[in-house]
This record gives sequence, C-alpha cells and structure tokens, in this order.
Amino acid sequence: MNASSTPAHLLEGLTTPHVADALLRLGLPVRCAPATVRPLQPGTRVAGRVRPARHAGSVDVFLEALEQSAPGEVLVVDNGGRRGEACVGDLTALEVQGAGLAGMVVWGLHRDTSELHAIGLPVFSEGALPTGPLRLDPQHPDALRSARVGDHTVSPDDVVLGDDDGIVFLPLDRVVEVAERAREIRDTERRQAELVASGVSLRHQLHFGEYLRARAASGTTFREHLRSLGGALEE
Ligand SMILES: O=C([O-])CC(=O)C(=O)O
Ligand SMILES: [Mg+2]
Repeated sequence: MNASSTPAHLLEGLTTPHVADALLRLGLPVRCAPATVRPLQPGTRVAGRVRPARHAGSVDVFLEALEQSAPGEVLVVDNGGRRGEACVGDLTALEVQGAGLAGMVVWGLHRDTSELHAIGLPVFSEGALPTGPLRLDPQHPDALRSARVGDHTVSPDDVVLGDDDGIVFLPLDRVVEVAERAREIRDTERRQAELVASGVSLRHQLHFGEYLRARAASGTTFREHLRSLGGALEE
C-alpha cells in the first residue's frame, strides 16, 4: 500500500458521521464503538488499519501485537469494557508511538493520563482509573487476531476512524468506495449549511411543504422524501 492509498490518506477530511452515513447508504453495517469510548484530548483524530489485541491482565499482548504491526495501524485494545482496571498507560503509548502506529482505541480504561497528554499519541478510551490489572487470565486464542469493541468484533480486515464523535469501523476492502460516498455526503451537507447561512432555510431546500403534503396523502416518510431529492441530512 503506497502512502497515497493508505486508509488514513483516503479518509482525510472526512468525519465519523460522514463515514457512518456512507456505510448506511452502501448497505454496509454501521459499526460504532460504544459512545463511552472518547478521545482523551478533544479534537483528536485517528485513522488506520486495525491492529487488534485482547488484554487478559498483562501488557505483553500489546508488545506481541506490535511485533506483528505495521506503521500507520491503530492498536485496538479489547479489555471487555472492564471498569475495575486500567489496561494501557504511558509505557504502552510510548511503545505504540515508537512502532509508528497512529494511535490507540481502548474498549476499557487507561491510566497515566498526564503522561499520555504529554506523549500526544491519539488515545481513545472509556476513562481513567489509577489501578492496573490485578489479575492474570489465560490469553484468548484470538487475542492477536481480533478484538471486540462493544457489540462488534474487528480485525486487520477493518479500518478504524475516530474523532470527537467517537469511533466507527469500516471494511478495509471497501475504504475507497466508502470514502468516495462519504465525500459526496460531506459536500452536499456543506452546500446545504452554506445555503442556510445565506438565508435559504433547510425546509425550503428540502421542499418540506411538499413532504408534508405527500405524508398526508400517501404516508411518505421523510427518508423516502429525502431519497427522492437525492438529499443528505439523516443518512
Ligand atoms: O500497567 C499497565 O497496565 C499499563 C500501564 O500502566 C502502562 O502502559 O504504562
Ligand atoms: Mg504506566
């Protein structure tokens, strides 16, 4: 994969809502991390191929994942959303950064918050807790092959995009198509926003009066109406 075709490059200028809407339009599953997975630092963005690791009480699984990783990937840590322990901190972040990865997304908690701010690696997690793990469980057989994030299981066949709205996953082999569709949606929405700012209401742009009449006459839904206009907004 050359630099101009990396997932991060293809997704440049797109937000997670643009990508989520593109996935929906293309009939692909819209897989988001739970809304509790937030960027440590507001304004953080991360994009890259998923490098999964399932944590079982020790950071060695992260070191092992990095042995198999490539620069530009994003370490996706599955700690089962555990609330009783942090599983990544400054040392893990430094190692991830040193391996050239683009960031870390954690379904679970982190610690060493002030050091993480200083390191500056993009980190998304569900919050902080002082204690690391007090357990050591057997490693899951798929510990380096896939990671669960909320309801979804992701692997190196997936790409992750994160920003202030959270995290969305998309299939690696569809990134070009998803990005293209997301760009169309973004451009349509930007034009609509500019028009609103210049005094043309969204209701006027979306022929809202016609929709209300069609709904009364034949039960047309707003989504059907938008589709008939080729509009954006909801998807
Ligand atoms: O010990 C841990 O669980 C993780 C940690 O603090 C670090 O990576 O610095
Ligand atoms: Mg630490």
